[in-house]
Amino acid sequence: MNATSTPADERIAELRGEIDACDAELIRLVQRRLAVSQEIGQLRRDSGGTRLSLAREQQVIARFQDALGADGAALGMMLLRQGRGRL
Ligand SMILES: O=C(O)C(=O)C[C@]1(C(=O)O)C=C[C@@H](O)C=C1
Repeated sequence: MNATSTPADERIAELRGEIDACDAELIRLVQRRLAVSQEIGQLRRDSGGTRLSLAREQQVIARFQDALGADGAALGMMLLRQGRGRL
């Protein structure tokens, strides 16, 4: 601790490091999810299927909603939109 920083300042800096690590991991996972989603979409279209799987989308949104509530459902919808584009 230097002369001007308090124990709270030190702890906040430490916790921000944890948040930065969480964010980096989330970004990596979102990028991975996007790549996987796009590959599934390409495979489905190439084999004559539909662009979307609405039943599957409902499962994904329900999982986020159950774990994280309304904001989770919104997050799930953003992730879906990232992979398949806007409806
Ligand atoms: O699981 C699929 O079939 C996908 O195409 C992936 C995914 C997703 O990103 O989770 C994307 C679009 C579909 O409408 C449903 C789900």
